[in-house]
Amino acid sequence: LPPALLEKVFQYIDLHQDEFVQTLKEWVAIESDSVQPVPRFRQELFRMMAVAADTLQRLGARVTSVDMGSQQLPDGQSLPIPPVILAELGNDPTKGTVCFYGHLDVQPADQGDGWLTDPYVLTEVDGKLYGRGATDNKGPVLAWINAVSAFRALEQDLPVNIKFIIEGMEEAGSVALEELVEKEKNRFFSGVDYIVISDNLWISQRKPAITYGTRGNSYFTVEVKCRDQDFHSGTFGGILHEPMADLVALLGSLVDSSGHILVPGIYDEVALLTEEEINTYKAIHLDLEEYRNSSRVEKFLFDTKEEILMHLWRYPSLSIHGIEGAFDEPGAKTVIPGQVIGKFSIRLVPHMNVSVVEKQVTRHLEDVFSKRNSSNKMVVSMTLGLHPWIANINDTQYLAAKRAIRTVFGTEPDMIRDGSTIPIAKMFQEIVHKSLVLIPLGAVDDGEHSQNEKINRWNYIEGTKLFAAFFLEMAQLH
Ligand SMILES: NCCCC(=O)N[C@@H](Cc1c[nH]cn1)C(=O)O
Ligand SMILES: [Zn+2]
Ligand SMILES: [Zn+2]
Repeated sequence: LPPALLEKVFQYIDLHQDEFVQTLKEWVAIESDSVQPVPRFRQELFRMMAVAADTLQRLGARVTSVDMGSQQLPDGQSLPIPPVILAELGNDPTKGTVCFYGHLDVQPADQGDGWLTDPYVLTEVDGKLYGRGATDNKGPVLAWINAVSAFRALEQDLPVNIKFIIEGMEEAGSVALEELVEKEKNRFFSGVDYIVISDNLWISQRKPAITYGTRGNSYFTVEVKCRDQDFHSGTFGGILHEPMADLVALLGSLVDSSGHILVPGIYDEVALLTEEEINTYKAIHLDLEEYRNSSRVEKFLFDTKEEILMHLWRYPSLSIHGIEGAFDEPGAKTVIPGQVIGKFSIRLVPHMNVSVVEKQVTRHLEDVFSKRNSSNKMVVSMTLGLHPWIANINDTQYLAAKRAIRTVFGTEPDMIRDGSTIPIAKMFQEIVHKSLVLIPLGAVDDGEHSQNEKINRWNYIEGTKLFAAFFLEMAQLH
């Protein structure tokens, strides 16, 4: 490494940190909510993408804003999809090319829901920068841009060619992104050597991490219908096969009280556990008591760190999310819902297969339902099938990320997986066939999707340095 150059870059980042925070403040102020399908937020999303495109252009990047067409909503309306930004900085054939994926849309946020500050006004309290999107994902996207801008401002050649793919619909399921990745496979992505995503968190407040796997997700609805109108339970209670009773039995048949999934065959393809793998969980520092207390949970299903990590990362889990059509208001309404839809999902792990899981779940629910001799109609649908992703941690960029973390934080990273799903990870692996690494910047308590989301100033600024050091390491190792 050229330590003198890195030293200069780090100094630049320290000196300009207030400007970096100010830009984050300007980006957080844009209410780029992709989840609520209303014209006002769509306009904000378009504004967000235009601001980002302009920032990248001013850095000297060649920027294309790809028109993504429109989104059909269930009520028949349609809304425009914000453009995806494809940007390129440098195309020196002697250098490696690293592509960064990020998103600039955010989850909904309303101050009335328990935010202590206005979610769209980045507010610093004790080194914590509170605001919607601060950690998910505007802060990390800006950290990458800040790192590039430091090299630019110091008139230093970028150590690697850089590409960006930045979208505005991630929180709504990355609408139409897969088609774009497929279309650009032999164009934009053809010169890419490595892909980096920074859209998850460490499992600690202070210790950095590298993520090498995520779970997938199969999302199901199970509809039970008697008729398309509710009943009075005094007039019909006692003579009906009640849809809600059927549905509760169906949902109750899915998982036992120890978290074991009861769908026959579901564990058949789960990767076998080796001693070597157990050791990777042992190496991770996780204070279970602190984790439990900060989660405000009385007791988890498992008592050891290793079991907890394995059940979050390398075993499937089944969660029941809700029931459409159920009476869920305060008060004592004496209703029998005529039609209900249960929603649940299974987090998938290597080597489970989405279509096999779909068949197993459907067969199981049909079995349970037929034993009830109900006259109602049941329809099972898998509405989302997202594959799990796992990487080879011996790839060059894992080594580069580890070395960069040592330089900036003076420690070894936790090598972690993520229990949630980053759909684009598997898409990149399957479609683009390039090595992908997840380098999270945010701390475990950042509260993505939650009230009072934040990124620590320290994580944001040291994260910017981490990306700068990563560019140099990649240049050396490529
Ligand atoms: N830490 C990154 C989390 C990203 C995230 O929340 N992803 C969603 C994606 C998804 C899965 N099923 C439906 N959407 C998640 O719930 O894992
Ligand atoms: Zn995100
Ligand atoms: Zn998110």
